[in-house]
Amino acid sequence: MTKYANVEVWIQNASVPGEQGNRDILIGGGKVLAILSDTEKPAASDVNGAALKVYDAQGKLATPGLIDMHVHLREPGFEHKETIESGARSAAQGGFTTIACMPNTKPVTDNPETVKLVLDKAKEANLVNVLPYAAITKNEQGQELTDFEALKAAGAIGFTDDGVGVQNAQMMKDAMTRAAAIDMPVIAHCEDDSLVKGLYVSEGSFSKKHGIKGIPNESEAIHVGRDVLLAEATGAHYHVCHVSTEQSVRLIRLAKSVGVRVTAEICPHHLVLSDEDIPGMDTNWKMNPPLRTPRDVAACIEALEDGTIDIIVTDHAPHSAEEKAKGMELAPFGIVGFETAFPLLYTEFVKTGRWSLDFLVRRMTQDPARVFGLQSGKLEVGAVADIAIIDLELEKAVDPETFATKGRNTPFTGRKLSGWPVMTLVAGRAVYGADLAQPVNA
Ligand SMILES: NC(=O)N[C@@H](CC(=O)O)C(=O)O
Ligand SMILES: [Zn+2]
Ligand SMILES: [Zn+2]
Repeated sequence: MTKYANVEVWIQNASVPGEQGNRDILIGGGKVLAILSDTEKPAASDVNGAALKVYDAQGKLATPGLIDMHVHLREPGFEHKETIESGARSAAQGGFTTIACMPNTKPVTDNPETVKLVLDKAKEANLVNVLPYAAITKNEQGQELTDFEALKAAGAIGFTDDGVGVQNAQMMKDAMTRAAAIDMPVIAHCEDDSLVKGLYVSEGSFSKKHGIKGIPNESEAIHVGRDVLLAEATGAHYHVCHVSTEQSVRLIRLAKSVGVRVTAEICPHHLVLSDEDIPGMDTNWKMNPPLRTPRDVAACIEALEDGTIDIIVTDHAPHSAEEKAKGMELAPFGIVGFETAFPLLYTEFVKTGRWSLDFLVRRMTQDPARVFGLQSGKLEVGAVADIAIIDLELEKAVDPETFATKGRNTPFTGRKLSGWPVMTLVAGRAVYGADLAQPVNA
């Protein structure tokens, strides 16, 4: 029997997506040292380590740590909504090990100092990997490009004005040209301001029923159409934020078919909910983009399945209870997402038999890593031990009071879901569910 030395964590009897039987996972020095099948299972005396901890997963799922490339951590400036520490804790509780945070903070992350501040706070929190985006334009005002080179040097991983669309086509073209020159992606919140002024739900049965004007689908798709043409012209890697309409899907599919460097993301809520589910004037159902029609939802699901949409992101967007209490018209857009994302999609798409578990996991790990050129997203020998352990059998109702995020703004309260993360490891260290791993008294 092989001897394993310097092991720090021994996860026993975990199932892994796409494989039969259980595996033991040995972790040391922050990396995966071995993944052993039932027939290769080591004896206790074969595994050594000064601080060895053991966790018997009893058949629970071990996946590569989930990756979320679109989140709002609110720091600096809006610490009452979330801090980098509370957001990172919430991410860990949701099974995420790497998250990419949006620059719509105060100040906006449009300068190297703020990029550095985000990285420093993330290091201090010492929970999950935090990758900062920087703004495309100064203060996200769409008027003047930021210093892309300096922002990249400071550690930004891409450029986006998320929260608002870049309204001017020449500005977007200049941004893509400059981003392409330094091999950085442009990530776009697609929204034409002239079509959405003051509106807060989509054009559909809800808006009709309540006699209000709704946000039309083309407000999103017009930007997608414009931007795929600009990506073709500039050669930039263009990534579409939170796709929500049939029309956007059609344009992305066409652009991909002719070789444009475009990738796209979708949020769990746009896969699971439509405007017909909105119970009434409840601001926990107000988010941007708004919930669209069932026809859009169906088109988006198909697009994720056929690869037109590459990845799943949460767009975790915490707001305070006071802000969300301002009523449908005045409350800010956004819902929290870290802690419900996996259970929601597992329950709605895997348990129902529509997707394989492997497919869901890929769209939340390997695919985001591929799209953004990250090293993580794989569970294999030699890889960094970013791992989520998920209890697929555990069923419970969503209770915002159990959330680690400061946000309570979710439309999923009370919904019965299965597939809850129970332990999350970042570079082999448990950042959630640490108490489950027991020290071995040699
Ligand atoms: N998605 C939202 O509804 N809100 C986001 C902004 C955004 O992602 O566009 C926020 O910052 O609150
Ligand atoms: Zn956005
Ligand atoms: Zn966002």
